[in-house]
Amino acid sequence: MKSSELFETAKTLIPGGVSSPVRAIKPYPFYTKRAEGSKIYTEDGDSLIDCCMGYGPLLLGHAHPFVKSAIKDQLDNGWLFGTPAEAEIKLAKIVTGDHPSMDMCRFVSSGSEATMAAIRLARGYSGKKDIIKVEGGFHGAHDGVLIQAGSGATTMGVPDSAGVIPEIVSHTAQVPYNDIESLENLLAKNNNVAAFIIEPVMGNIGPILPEDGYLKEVRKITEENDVLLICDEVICGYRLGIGGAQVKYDIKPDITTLGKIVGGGLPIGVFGGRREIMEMVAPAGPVYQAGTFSGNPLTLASGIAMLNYIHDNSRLYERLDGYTKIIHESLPEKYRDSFVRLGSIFKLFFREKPPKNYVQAKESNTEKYADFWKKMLQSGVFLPPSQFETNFVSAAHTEEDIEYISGAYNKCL
Ligand SMILES: Cc1ncc(COP(=O)(O)O)c(C=O)c1O
Ligand SMILES: NCC(=O)CCC(=O)O
Repeated sequence: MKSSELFETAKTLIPGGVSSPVRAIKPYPFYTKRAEGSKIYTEDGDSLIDCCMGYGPLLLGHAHPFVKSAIKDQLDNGWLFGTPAEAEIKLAKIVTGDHPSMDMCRFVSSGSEATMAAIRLARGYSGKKDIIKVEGGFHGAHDGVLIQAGSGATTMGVPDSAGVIPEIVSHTAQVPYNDIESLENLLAKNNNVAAFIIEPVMGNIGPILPEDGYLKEVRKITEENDVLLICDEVICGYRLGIGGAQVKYDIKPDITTLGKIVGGGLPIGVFGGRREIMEMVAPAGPVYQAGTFSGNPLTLASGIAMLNYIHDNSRLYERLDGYTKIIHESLPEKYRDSFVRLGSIFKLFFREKPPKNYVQAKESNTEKYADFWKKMLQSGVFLPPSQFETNFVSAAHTEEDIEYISGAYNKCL
């Protein structure tokens, strides 16, 4: 069946016809039949070079043979035990080994679950009630962080969701990204702050990079004010390199959240940190956290394969950085200044300069982006449909793909 027909039926069964709002492309989304390497093959018979990559997890591309083989091997041994399995120790060893700030970690099934648990843990550990987040930061779709939230919430115009009780978000304060003074001022007025949660490199209002020294200042100020620092590295983790943003920018958060790449493409979330904090988590301590599918064997197998592959082929990060450099340098000159890239992440903003924060990101011309996005799709390149989502390249992209993507940017701009 064609995508348009599938969507007509989907709308009668699933709200908005989609399982996540970011997929709601107008007039209808294309339906994917199969995906392999850098390509998506649609129900309409099209083949597309994918720069969305499952919104980030697919660092090695779709259906990577090494990860696939690990998943297949696990399938033969069962895919849900409801008991501990050795694989979770193996994955925990890799993840904690790669992040000097993490002595221990716990596996959950999504990034949302990870940040929800991390915030509860920060409150349980500190005995304080409030949290601070960054305007436009997206930490998943749970109540305490759905305030000026990025990603689909901003794209759809619902950054403050209906159904979230005001009393809950009254405990969530906000500061602009790249603005130390606002953070200092807020902390000077409030000594009931349990944690500051931040995407070290903003990824859900398009990529926005930290200004020089910003993250180190954030670490210093939070420490001085006895506020836990939660680095939400759901996108950055293993995307910016092994150890994510915290290793790249040399900061040591108290708690880290991970997801996406760590599961090799299967559902995962991770939260971890210093031993004394993590030992507050049930059953070791009084902060309750649980999940039927947490640490499920299929995800563990896929995650271990993914991370082992990355360790054995860590030069892939240089190759991917080279890819986004090629795309950047091949742009028509007038667009080069508003193109942001860091390693394998990139985005062209439809404004004069790269934004520094949420207010500036929202000044981008989203109508122009939508028009450009459509032309790119017609040219055979699938970018995330929103100005406010990050584009990704993967290790499965070939030099020919990158040449093609660069050509398409030039043609469509
Ligand atoms: C920084 C960040 N945190 C948390 C999440 C939530 O992760 P998930 O979609 O796996 O629940 C996302 C992405 O969706 C994210 O980008
Ligand atoms: N950057 C936002 C996401 O990755 C979330 C995807 C989704 O909500 O489907």
